[in-house]
Amino acid sequence: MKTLEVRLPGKEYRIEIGSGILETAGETVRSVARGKKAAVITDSNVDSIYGGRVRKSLKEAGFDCFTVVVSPGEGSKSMEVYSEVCEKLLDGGLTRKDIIVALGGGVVGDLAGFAAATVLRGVDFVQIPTTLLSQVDSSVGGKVAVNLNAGKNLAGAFHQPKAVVIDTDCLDTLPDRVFSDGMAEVIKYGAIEDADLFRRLSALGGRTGIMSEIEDVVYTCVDIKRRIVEGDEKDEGGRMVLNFGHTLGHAYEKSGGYSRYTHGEAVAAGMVKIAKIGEEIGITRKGCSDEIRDLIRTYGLPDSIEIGLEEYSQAVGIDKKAEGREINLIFIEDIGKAVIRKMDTLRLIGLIRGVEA
Ligand SMILES: NC(=O)c1ccc[n+]([C@@H]2O[C@H](COP(=O)([O-])OP(=O)(O)OC[C@H]3O[C@@H](n4cnc5c(N)ncnc54)[C@H](O)[C@@H]3O)[C@@H](O)[C@H]2O)c1
Ligand SMILES: O=C(O)C(=O)C[C@@H](O)[C@H](O)[C@H](O)COP(=O)(O)O
Ligand SMILES: [Zn+2]
Repeated sequence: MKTLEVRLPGKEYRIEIGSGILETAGETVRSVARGKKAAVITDSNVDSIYGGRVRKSLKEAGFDCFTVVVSPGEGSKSMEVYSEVCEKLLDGGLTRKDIIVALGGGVVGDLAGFAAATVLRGVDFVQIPTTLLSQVDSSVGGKVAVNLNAGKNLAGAFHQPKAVVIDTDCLDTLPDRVFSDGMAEVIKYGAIEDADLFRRLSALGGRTGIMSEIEDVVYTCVDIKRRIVEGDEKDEGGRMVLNFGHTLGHAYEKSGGYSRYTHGEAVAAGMVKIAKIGEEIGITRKGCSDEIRDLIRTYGLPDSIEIGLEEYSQAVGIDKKAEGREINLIFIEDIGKAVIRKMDTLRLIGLIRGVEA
């Protein structure tokens, strides 16, 4: 097992990465819990495969536990489901000293984390991520949220978990499409921060290759995120680089009603487009967008998604990185080197039109 420590003053936590560590998750939760009760929040797919194992481990560690199950999919990241989850947590007798366990992918982690941040004005939670995307990205860093009609992740909080338990064996049961989603964020880390990782992903060539080095790939990504989050927990500066491809990606997700394209697919197409724009205006080395596109294709992700300029405009307007008429955009200068640049939103829309022409 590999471990990492997120050092945020007063909110430090440990991340465990290993094979088969779901079996001892209860002990890890016990080591950070203050109360006797644990509420597991999960979705029905994950519950049927891993729920029993996690509950057994929690019970062996002395917890009195109950489970709140939501429907799988992005639709559960909504105010309606959030409200139902909070009611069920209270029906189950959750008190402020108890702990929530988020067992599932990024949807469950974001939803359960937002419930943890707000129910009873905040209770502790532990992340047990079961998708590649949630293992390399969403379980770490404390961004928790649900979507609003206006856009993606627009009601949320920063609420750090007390621990993260990453059992890479969970990846064996992922459908290919869900595995690919996670690869979009893995490729993002290479593109923004780690050219060696980017080249390694290219050499590994697909799911089988990645799985042969999975502990190390997950560790590398989580370590990058840990470092960035430690430098800027609340997304006021350096953390924004983790949003590479996301401004346009969130527009694609919204335009598809949060069901046509997954987060990973939308981010993949968003990274290619913003890299092309970067090349157009001389920020990004020519050729980077082709390199990202090739890697994205290798991992079965779409390299472009077509939507209207009006849809881009709406999404850009409500982006959390916007400041008045300007938006902070994440570009890369080269593979492995991200930069943040302010741009007038109208100019961005003009550039999107330009690269599409
Ligand atoms: N908070 C953050 O920092 C952050 C970072 C990146 C993405 N996200 C969010 O994460 C969400 C996407 O997460 P995701 O890609 O994990 O999708 P997801 O949570 O919807 O999971 C995808 C599917 O895989 C199933 N599943 C989960 N684990 C499984 C397993 N081990 N075996 C078989 N099936 C399994 C789920 O039931 C679901 O049907 C988006 O809402 C995105 O906005 C958040
Ligand atoms: O942790 C971060 O910071 C990220 O930006 C990670 C992203 O991969 C993730 O999709 C995040 O939820 C996006 O956040 P948002 O602030 O753009 O909603
Ligand atoms: Zn993301």
